[in-house]
Amino acid sequence: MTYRFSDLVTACEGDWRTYIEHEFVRALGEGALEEEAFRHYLKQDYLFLIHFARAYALAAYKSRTLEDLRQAHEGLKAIVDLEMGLHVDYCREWGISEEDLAALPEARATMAYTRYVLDTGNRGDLLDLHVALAPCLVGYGEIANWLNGRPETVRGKGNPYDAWIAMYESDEFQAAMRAERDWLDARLADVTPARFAELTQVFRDATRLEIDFWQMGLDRAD
Ligand SMILES: Cc1ncc(CO)c(N)n1
Repeated sequence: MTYRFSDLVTACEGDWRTYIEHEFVRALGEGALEEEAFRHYLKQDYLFLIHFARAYALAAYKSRTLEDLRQAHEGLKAIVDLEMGLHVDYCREWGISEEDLAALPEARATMAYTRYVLDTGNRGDLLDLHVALAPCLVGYGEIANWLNGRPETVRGKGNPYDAWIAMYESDEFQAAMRAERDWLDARLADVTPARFAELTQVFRDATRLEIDFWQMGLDRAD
């Protein structure tokens, strides 16, 4: 038996679909999401991205080979150069200044998810860490594609969140997503069933924390 990334998704199908097709995502795609919910999400995502960049740096630190180091670097670049740059501009358009961002209190859902990933990476090995990171990079790429395949999704000027979808459907982000999936496919191919069960638990927990992150936005929870 050899495993692939898609086996993790199949093993967690219910949680994965709840994450990808969350009410927050649907409303965003339809342009119907409440602006305050989006603003809350956007601010917390800034804090999230800072910790996720640290997690990719941890992946770099834990790498034994140049190939693994390159993959960690790809993830770090996708966050720091691509997402973060756009994020700060995007926040400004939504009336959130860099001073606001610097002074933000961290919501519990943000703390829970980011610290879970960092702890999983510290406790485990490089594969544990990449599996904990996968719902983020792979999930958001899939969300953009799912939204684009949905007739209810509104694109262009009719949707105030169009730029958000554009970010995650972009060639750069989609390429980073595919590289992460390929890396995981290669590493999962020779794990034992017992190890796969451990990794499934990590993937499921990270996916559940992504669900909570959307819900935190909808509820404006702190
Ligand atoms: C919560 C969350 N998950 C995934 C991504 C994609 O990097 C993001 N920006 N925020």
